[in-house]
Amino acid sequence: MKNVGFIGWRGMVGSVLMQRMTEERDFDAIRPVFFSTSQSGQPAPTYGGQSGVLQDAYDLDALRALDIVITCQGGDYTNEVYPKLRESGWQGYWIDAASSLRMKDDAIIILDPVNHAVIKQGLDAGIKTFVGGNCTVSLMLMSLGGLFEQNLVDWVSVATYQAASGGGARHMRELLVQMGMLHSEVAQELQNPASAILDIERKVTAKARSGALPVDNFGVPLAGSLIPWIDKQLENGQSREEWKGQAETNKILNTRDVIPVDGLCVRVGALRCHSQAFTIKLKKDVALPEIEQMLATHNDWVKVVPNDRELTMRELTPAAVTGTLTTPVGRLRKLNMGPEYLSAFAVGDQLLWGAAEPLRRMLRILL
Ligand SMILES: NC(=O)C1=CN([C@@H]2O[C@H](COP(=O)(O)OP(=O)(O)OC[C@H]3O[C@@H](n4cnc5c(N)ncnc54)[C@H](OP(=O)(O)O)[C@@H]3O)[C@@H](O)[C@H]2O)C=CC1
Ligand SMILES: N[C@@H](CC(=O)OP(=O)(O)O)C(=O)O
Repeated sequence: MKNVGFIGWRGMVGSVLMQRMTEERDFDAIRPVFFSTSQSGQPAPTYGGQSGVLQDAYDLDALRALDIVITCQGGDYTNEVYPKLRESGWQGYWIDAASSLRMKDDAIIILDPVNHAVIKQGLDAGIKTFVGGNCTVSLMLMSLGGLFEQNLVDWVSVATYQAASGGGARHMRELLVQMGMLHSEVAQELQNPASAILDIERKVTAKARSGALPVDNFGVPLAGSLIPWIDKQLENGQSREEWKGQAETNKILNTRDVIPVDGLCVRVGALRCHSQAFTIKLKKDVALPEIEQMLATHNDWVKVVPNDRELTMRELTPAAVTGTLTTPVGRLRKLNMGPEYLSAFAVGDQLLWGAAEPLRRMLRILL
């Protein structure tokens, strides 16, 4: 059995990974070793029936004893430890949720339902570093994979509606506290059906602008609002999240000619599901039923939601999809711009396919 080290297992992404590995009985197939950057020496978790204490995540000797490292600890940890570990001659497999190593030539971005062949080729070529993709990119490819597989995509324009969880656990808490404070401000008036809605709205808006809401993580109120910027600002006017769209999509698919992907990434008050609205320019006019068929048969998790009001409202929302591995795509129709222009709307849990699931599946590939 392989010795597999887990770093970041108690964080938000790590907890989802632990939950999925337990459900799939992945621990039965490995010898897990748990690490921490802050709690070494304390009792380790009992996943896989292990006992013992947490190892120090900065202890290179302990890491060098592993066949495989899986880290959900974040980019700072990767930047500090990975180069030293490799320089020390360690030849094990490194599986990472952070973005730091994604675009390195000797790393592969993992999303095996979409790029199993690329992963396989990489393994055969001796690649030892495998990195989970950006959540919006992975979720787009899980939903639209059928079109890319058939080489039908000329370009994609996207507008995202990204959940608070993408920022991390503290962002989710901040959003919920903001929501609660706004509600408390008008709770009395809401009890009274006769109170004027515009008075209620004015009080809520005044509260949001008062500076009283906690904004340490988002910088501005998100509850009752949105933020049309995610991640750093780049010289060309894109946000870094927007830049990842094209860069990572093409790396995942290992395209010969770059498929342009660009758009606007927006933070909204959803908890852990990212949604995306796409305008897709197809390389040729393909009938809608054929498109639906290609999408639906691409992988076991995508689900085509017919372009019907009731079904869309029931099945194509963050509230419906959260906590599931399904990556539904709907609102499929040809746009007024012409028969080669397709609209689509996709929703996916950004902690599952957007973060943890590709990592545990990569581990399975290595076992
Ligand atoms: N959030 C997301 O949507 C995505 C995140 N990622 C990547 O994963 C990394 C980790 O993200 P995320 O899981 O959200 O980060 P968290 O902040 O939830 O966890 C990161 C680490 O913080 C430490 N920690 C300190 N206090 C606590 C506490 N009270 N509860 C749990 N952990 C605590 C733990 O490390 P220790 O035990 O060593 O103290 C933990 O592993 C990100 O930096 C990013 O690189 C990738 C894709 C999506
Ligand atoms: N940036 C994403 C989360 C994510 O997956 O980021 P990264 O590409 O650093 O893994 C968000 O905020 O919604």
